[in-house]
Amino acid sequence: MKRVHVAAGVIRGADGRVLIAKRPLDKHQGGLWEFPGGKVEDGESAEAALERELAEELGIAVTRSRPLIQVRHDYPDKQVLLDVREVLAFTGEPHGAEGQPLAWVAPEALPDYRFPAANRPIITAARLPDRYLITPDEHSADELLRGLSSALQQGIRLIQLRAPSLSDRAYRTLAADVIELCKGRAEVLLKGPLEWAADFPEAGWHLSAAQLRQLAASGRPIAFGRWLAASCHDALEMSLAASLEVDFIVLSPVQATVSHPDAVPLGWPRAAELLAGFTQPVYLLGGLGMADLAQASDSGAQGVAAIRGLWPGWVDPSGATRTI
Ligand SMILES: Nc1nc2c([nH]c(=O)n2[C@H]2C[C@H](O)[C@@H](COP(=O)(O)OP(=O)(O)OP(=O)(O)O)O2)c(=O)[nH]1
Ligand SMILES: [Mg+2]
Repeated sequence: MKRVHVAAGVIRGADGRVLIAKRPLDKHQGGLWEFPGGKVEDGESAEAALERELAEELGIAVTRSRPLIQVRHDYPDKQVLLDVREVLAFTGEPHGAEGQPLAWVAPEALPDYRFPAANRPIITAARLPDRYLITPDEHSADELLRGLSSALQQGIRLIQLRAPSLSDRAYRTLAADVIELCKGRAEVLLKGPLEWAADFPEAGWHLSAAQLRQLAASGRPIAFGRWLAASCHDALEMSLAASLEVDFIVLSPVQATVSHPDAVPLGWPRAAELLAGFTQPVYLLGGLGMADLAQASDSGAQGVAAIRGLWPGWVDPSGATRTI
């Protein structure tokens, strides 16, 4: 069976809501909601196909889009490669040009709609931002909370609280303060034994590669019900993350980094190669910052994860002050 190449768009309105459409009953996966799009024609790029399909199906002209995620999925009757782009700007007023119902949906409400099975990672990608801030470990609790406040003001919406130098007790106290600060403004993922998760019902969890290996030994997906992420460094760890069905991963190190001077960098080409075979969203980490967002996206990643590179007030070694 030949894999059908499909271009689909996560179309964001000015208020952040996402446009979805209902597939006609008589089509493949009929009656389910979809991200608008359609088949890529021979010799056509995914970008051009998306522009053509969205003009046909919705009557809009896409003016700015970026690659978001690629998903290969095997249905019993059809194999698809969904080439999904995030549509950041368009002209025209979307309407169901083929009579299909449309809905503008807040990203966090997307899981309430019935989509084809291939869409799970796309929905996760649509809900996640392009930046994942990992907290620096060298600050006092007060400094850390002040820095996080600035980060929130600058639009950071996803945060991993990493503080390996703290005692368990100090980490847990700090975690409660960080969760309080970020309430309604950003998602917080904690690190540490998964048993702690019960004490922090509002937090997601970020598994270390060592935890990933331990949990994968049980051989079944973890049903967590909140964000579950994992750190990966190679193809094996990525396959463990896939088998546990974590929501997203962080792949590192892409470049040499101050925090892990001994680690051998993957480099961009190898990172892109690892991403190509992986279905869930991936943040790239290791010596990266805001300036690397476009390359991360072009390499197939959700975006960039960083400690220094996303911390407010950090100055790029090249001399350029970072702006969000
Ligand atoms: N557009 C779109 N297709 C999806 C999604 N999820 C998913 O599994 N698919 C599958 C269903 C179909 O098998 C295929 C898309 O084909 P399509 O029927 O939209 O193609 P098309 O617009 O070119 O329409 P046509 O050739 O049937 O006229 O991809 C999604 O979110 N959006
Ligand atoms: Mg279509």
